[in-house]
Amino acid sequence: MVSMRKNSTAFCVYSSIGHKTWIRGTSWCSQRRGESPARNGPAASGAARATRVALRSIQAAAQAQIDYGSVPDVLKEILRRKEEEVARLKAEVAQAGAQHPLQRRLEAAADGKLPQSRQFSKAIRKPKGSISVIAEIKRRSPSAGLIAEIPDVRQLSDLYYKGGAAAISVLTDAAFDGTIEDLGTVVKHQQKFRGKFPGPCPVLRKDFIIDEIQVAEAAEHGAAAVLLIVAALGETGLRKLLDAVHLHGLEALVEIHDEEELEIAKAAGAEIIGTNARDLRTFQVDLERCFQLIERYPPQVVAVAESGIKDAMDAWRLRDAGYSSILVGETLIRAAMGSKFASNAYQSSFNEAYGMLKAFTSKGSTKFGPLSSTRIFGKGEGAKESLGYLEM
Ligand SMILES: O=P(O)(O)OC[C@@H](O)[C@@H](O)c1c[nH]c2ccccc12
Repeated sequence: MVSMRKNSTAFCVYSSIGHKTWIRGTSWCSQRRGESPARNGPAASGAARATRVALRSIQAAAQAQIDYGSVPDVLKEILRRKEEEVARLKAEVAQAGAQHPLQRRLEAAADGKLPQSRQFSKAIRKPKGSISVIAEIKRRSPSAGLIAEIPDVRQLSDLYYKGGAAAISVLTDAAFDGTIEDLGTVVKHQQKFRGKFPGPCPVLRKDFIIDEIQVAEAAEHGAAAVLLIVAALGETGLRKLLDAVHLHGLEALVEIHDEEELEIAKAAGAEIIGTNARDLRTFQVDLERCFQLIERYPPQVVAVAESGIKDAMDAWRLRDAGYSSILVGETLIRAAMGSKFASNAYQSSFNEAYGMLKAFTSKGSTKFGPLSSTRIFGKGEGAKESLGYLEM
């Protein structure tokens, strides 16, 4: 909770955990005041709380219609916490030595013993004129707060598979209420589609990767790919981690947000590049960025558009602009989990997300505008009949 009070010269924003932020015109500063009561779970560290506070400040700024240009850098807060997490994981592995599965994996990777998988890029690459969906499992969004609890990630991953998602992205970071166990659960559950067509969805670890140990952890839990964020890594960091990703037999979705970052990704030899429409420093979304940056993509790269995709019209416009794939989180989660009128926990609400996935990948034309929007797909009784699913 954030409460706001106004005095004669400035707004004062109080977060429920003792942070105070003064907003004067468009400039503001944040101040931490002691520690808040501990919470259980992975999000309980002081740094995780600091991230939440920075994020709440952004939400407060949105309510107060404040210039986002001056908000604190959320990405930096998250990366500070990541460094702590990585240090903890490394200490744990060092202590256990050769017994630890990650230690064994690190050694096998160093010896060049791990086979290279192309599952992820194979699944999401599409010829011109069609588009694939990487459907995301995300409980919380920094800009929107809680999206949905998602008590059972297996059920949601079934829906994504049945709706025709090419791959699944699992947020494993604490600020998004995700865990590495969520990823392992989804990977295992998807194995039930082995031998079917299509086979199990390859799974992307969506996190803030800054060290090889996190890549090893992703591989250990069965991920096919990891996200590497250029804004977090810079050129040297990106090159180093791309090498690590390949040594561990995985692929990388390299995320960029502007031309400079795209140049870095290209020069480092990234094979899958995602333009994130959301600025990770401020969490503002501008889908137009995706349309501008695709012009500068090299032709052989798998092009992914990430964030802020709301309906089939967005998907089709991105497809027509040349994207191979779209990464969609919030829109699908709300459609899947959001219905108050669901007769049971999943039934009717799941139809809407299922219909959306079908609509995103259908050959709809942008010319027919809102008439062809997702809203007429996947809603109500008729949806099931008109969008019957053929199992082969
Ligand atoms: O929920 P959305 O707006 O559809 O966005 C999904 C995905 O692009 C977003 O979760 C994301 C893209 N890059 C990230 C990096 C870290 C955390 C999250 C992300």
